[in-house]
Amino acid sequence: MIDKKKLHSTAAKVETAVLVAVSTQKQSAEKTREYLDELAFLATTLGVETVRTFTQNLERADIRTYTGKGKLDEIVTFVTANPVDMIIYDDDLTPSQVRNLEAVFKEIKVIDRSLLILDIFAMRAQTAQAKLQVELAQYQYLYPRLTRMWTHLSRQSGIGVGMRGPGETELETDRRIVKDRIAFLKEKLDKVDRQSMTRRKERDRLVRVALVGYTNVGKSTLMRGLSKADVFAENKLFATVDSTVRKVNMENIPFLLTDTVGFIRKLPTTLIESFKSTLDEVREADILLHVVDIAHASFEEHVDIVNKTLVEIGAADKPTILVFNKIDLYKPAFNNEETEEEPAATPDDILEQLKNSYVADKAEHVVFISAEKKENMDELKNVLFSLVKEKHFSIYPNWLDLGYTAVKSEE
Ligand SMILES: Nc1nc2c(ncn2[C@@H]2O[C@H](COP(=O)(O)OP(=O)(O)OP(=O)(O)O)[C@@H](O)[C@H]2O)c(=O)[nH]1
Ligand SMILES: [Mg+2]
Repeated sequence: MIDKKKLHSTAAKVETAVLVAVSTQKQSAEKTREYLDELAFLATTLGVETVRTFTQNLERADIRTYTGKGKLDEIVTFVTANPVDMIIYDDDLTPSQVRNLEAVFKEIKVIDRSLLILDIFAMRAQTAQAKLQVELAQYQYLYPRLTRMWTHLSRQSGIGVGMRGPGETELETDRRIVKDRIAFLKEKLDKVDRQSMTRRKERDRLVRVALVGYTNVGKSTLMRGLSKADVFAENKLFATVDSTVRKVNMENIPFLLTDTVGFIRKLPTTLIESFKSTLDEVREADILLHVVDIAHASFEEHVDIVNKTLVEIGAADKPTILVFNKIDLYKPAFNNEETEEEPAATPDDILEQLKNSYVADKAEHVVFISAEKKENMDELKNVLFSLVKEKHFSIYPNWLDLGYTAVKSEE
């Protein structure tokens, strides 16, 4: 049982959390640790400090309380002695798990992965369209979970994680009103979507290149490097939630470059659905720049997740340049350095192997760069430009006849 007297006001102080995950037959303990690091990073993005993590090995997550009873007691003991603002679970909880855990944790917020991501999107959304999309996703998430969780959140004062988004008055309402709100938002979004579709159609038919990739890999940094656009880049997850489109000229051939929202493991499906129109920029692109953070321990898994998400949104099978970024931070693992043995491979060998590995299967070209340190940008530009040019001339076979770049060599 939690002693409520020990819970004090959280206003104007950093919120704190404990994180909880289970390792299962499908998810190794090592993976779980990595996922918890990512979850802590997501929490940091919202200004929430992680004070402790709990993990448990189970065949599968417990259907009633996610962890088993013993681990749950352990968490309760901890949060009784060290009050925190919230417990964050690294998976999505079912409505009944939420109910059960709330009964145990009382005033401490019970947050799952989707709710955390939705909150970050709510914080980041800038345009009217992105705001509508996030709100719709929040209501769709909320609908099957209209439980005490929400009424008890709405009783707490101030803004905090799990509080942004649907306002307090809506939280007091019933399912019917939420349903009406969903219908209303869908209609409004439809209208905005139609406008942006018209806008896209009215744009010149230029070649379109979209930056895609896992969150925080350096898409916005690369966008800046390629287009001089002033886009926001930050070492936080989901720095970009809206799409930014810029017209870029390379050797007098113009094309459109789009920076868009990053992908993540278990991106809430309601978010993918609501962001369909933002992701149209990706779906309608002619060429993809798939950016990968090569210095991240799980970069191979990130590539898989991005490829799967591309299939899901109907944007797979486009000419793709796989851009391994942050090469300045990359330190390939070598054989034991203390032995006299020759290293099995040099860094160049390792990159060459990577080029030929399954990770690069879907890509036509592979380049290694540092967007931040501007390393090897020329190679990327050359590869990109050759693809852009090819596509451009397939749209405008007579481009040179129009007198744009025609430089005739002397006879
Ligand atoms: N060392 C190093 N850091 C980089 C490089 N490219 C980007 N970064 C850093 O990585 C962080 C994330 O960069 P962003 O450009 O915001 O990444 P993003 O893919 O747009 O991220 P989201 O919008 O959150 O999906 C920032 O702190 C950048 O400064 C690089 O080549 N080397
Ligand atoms: Mg970005």
